[in-house]
Amino acid sequence: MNSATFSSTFLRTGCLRKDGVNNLKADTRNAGKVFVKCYVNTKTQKAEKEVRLGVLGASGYTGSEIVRLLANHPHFGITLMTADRKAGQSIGSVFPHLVSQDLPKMVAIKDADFSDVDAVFCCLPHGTTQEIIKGLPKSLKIVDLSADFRLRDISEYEEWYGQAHSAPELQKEVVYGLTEILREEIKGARVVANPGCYPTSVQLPLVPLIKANLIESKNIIIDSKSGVSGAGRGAKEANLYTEIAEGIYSYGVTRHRHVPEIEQGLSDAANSKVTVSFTPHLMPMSRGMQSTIYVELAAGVNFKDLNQQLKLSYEDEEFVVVMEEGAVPRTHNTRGSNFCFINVFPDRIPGRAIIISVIDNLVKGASGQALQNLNLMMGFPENTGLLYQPLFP
Ligand SMILES: NC(=O)C1=CN([C@@H]2O[C@H](COP(=O)(O)OP(=O)(O)OC[C@H]3O[C@@H](n4cnc5c(N)ncnc54)[C@H](OP(=O)(O)O)[C@@H]3O)[C@@H](O)[C@H]2O)C=CC1
Ligand SMILES: CC(=O)N[C@@H](CCC(=O)OP(=O)(O)O)C(=O)O
Repeated sequence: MNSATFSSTFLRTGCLRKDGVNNLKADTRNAGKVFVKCYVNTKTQKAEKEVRLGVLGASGYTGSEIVRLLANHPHFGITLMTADRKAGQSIGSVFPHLVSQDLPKMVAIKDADFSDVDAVFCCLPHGTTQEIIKGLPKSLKIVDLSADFRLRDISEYEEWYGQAHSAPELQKEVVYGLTEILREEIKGARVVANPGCYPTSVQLPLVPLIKANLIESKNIIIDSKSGVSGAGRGAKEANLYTEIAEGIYSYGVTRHRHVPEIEQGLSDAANSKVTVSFTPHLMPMSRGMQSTIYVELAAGVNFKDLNQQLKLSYEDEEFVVVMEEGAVPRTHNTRGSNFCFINVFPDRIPGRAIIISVIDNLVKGASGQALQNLNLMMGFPENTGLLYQPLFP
């Protein structure tokens, strides 16, 4: 067997320091932890690895992004993949860029055998997901990328998603997966609801500022922009090249279903009800997301206090980069990576500030954060398999 032996303690290679310089220093959060040795077959990511994974919805954008990221994961191997219309096909026939991976064929969920699976990434449309997850064996750890379990209040789910929730009991045991904010809770969770892409880009900058009482929790205005992959791979008229190219458009104006998710996270941070104005826009790019957030400073606070607080909150975080004064975050900074870049600017209007936050919607906004969470749930360093540098140009 073409195998190599690794000790995961030594797998941390080339993380991005806050000043943008590569470094090889050990992950201090995991210092002293002893990891078992594992065997990695360089030709396949199947059974030789310690944790056997199912990817439900592998024929979609977030599912295939998980498969791409897992190619470099030393502990996780895929033993099950599902598809709906594309059931019966190989990953390489659906996604030729993944053809070099030796993986099982995708099967329909009704034919899926979970006996060879320890954990599942659920990359299915919301609505469908709750029906499927509630029937899965209780022994499985689950990271759900859909919106089905993100809202704690079932009536809010019904209001915004237009259907009754069919697994309210399971919802009670779910932990919301905003990794940097809820790390300790995620470590002990069996089921994690991975955040939406817009809510990730908004909560990462705002939660520490609200917790530190540096901004008014009223009067928050969020203008967000997304690449088209955010809408999934399914064919839709609105996402045709002719509809998207050479223009931008706002959608979900006044009523996008990420509003309650954003407000839930910000209200938790404030310990009181926070409401926001939020408008998303679709941009003619395949991936990437920017949120430009307009806030009112609390009395006596300067925009530099915001920058300092964010630097303090994220100084030990690998994937959140608070930029130096004046540097403007761009979606190009994060493409293909798990990073979130943030910066704060003084508004021309006294007492106000502008915050810019960028992520790759498919990585930190979906599959990368999902992998970060499963790493924690399985007891591995959370950056395992995620040390991809952003792709530029
Ligand atoms: N795209 C993004 O940036 C983000 C997406 N999400 C969420 O992640 C989830 C997946 O999104 P994404 O990958 O973009 O979506 P896609 O539309 O690209 O993929 C959906 C996947 O689910 C399968 N599927 C569809 N309907 C059914 C069904 N009834 N039963 C079983 N399988 C089904 C599809 O199979 P097939 O193709 O074979 O029909 C496909 O594999 C969604 O809930 C989405 O909201 C969250 C954050 C960001
Ligand atoms: C561009 C685009 O259409 N984006 C999606 C959000 C993607 C995401 O995070 O969605 P979930 O909450 O469904 O998981 C939307 O606005 O519905």
